[in-house]
Amino acid sequence: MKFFLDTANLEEIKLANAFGVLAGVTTEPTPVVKENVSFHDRIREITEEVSGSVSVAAVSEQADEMVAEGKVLAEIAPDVTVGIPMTLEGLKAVKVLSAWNIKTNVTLVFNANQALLAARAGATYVSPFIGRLDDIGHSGMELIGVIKEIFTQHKIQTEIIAASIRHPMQITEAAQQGAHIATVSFDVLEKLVEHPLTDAGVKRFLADWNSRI
Ligand SMILES: O=C(CO)[C@@H](O)[C@H](O)[C@H](O)[C@H](O)COP(=O)(O)O
Repeated sequence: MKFFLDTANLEEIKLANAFGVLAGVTTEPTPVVKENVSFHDRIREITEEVSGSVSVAAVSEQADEMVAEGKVLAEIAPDVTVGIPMTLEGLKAVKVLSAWNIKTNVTLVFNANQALLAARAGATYVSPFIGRLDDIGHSGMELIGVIKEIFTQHKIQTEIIAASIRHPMQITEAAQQGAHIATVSFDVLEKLVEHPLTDAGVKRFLADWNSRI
C-alpha cells in the first residue's frame, strides 16, 4: 500500500516528501482559496514537488461542467487526477475524461456497488471514505475488503484509495484489506512513525554511547 498526503499545504507536502514515502497527494480547492493563493498555481507547485498522482477535486455538479473543469486541471500537469463525486453526473464525466486518458478519482464512495460502477465507467481510482462510514456505525474497513475482493475477482485495474482516515490503526487495517493507497493528513503520517519503545531504544543507545570510556 502506498501513501498519499491529503492536504493543499505545500510545506506539509515538502516535509512528507523528505520522508521518502510520498506517492501522491489528494486535495481540494477550499483550503487553497482560504490561503489566498491562486488555485492553479498551487496545483502546479504541488505537481513539481511530488512524483505521482495529484488528485484535485472538481467543484461542479453537472457532467459537462465537471468535464470542462477536468480538462483545464489536466492541462496543468500530466500527474493531475480529477476528483469526481460518485453521482450519475460524475459517472458521465468519468466516462468522457477517461476516454481522453485523463485520470479520475471517484470520491464519496460508501458502498461496493458505487465502487464497481465507478470502475466500469473508467475511474483510475475509487475513494471509499472509511472514517465517515465508521461515524454512522458501518465498517469502512469491511468495505475496503469487499471492493478489493470484487476488483480482484473481475480483474479490474482501478486502484482503491482508503480516504477519510482518522488514526494510525486504520492504516494497518487498510493495508491488510488490500487498499492500494491510503490518503492521510500530515498529522496521521507523523503518528505512524511514533513508538515509545523506539524512543526509549534511541535514548538508551545514545546514553550507552555517551558513557563510553
Ligand atoms: O480526494 C480525497 C480522497 O481521494 C480526499 O481529499 C478526501 O476528500 C478526504 O480524504 C476526505 O474528505 C477526508 O474526510 P474527512 O476526514 O473529512 O471525513
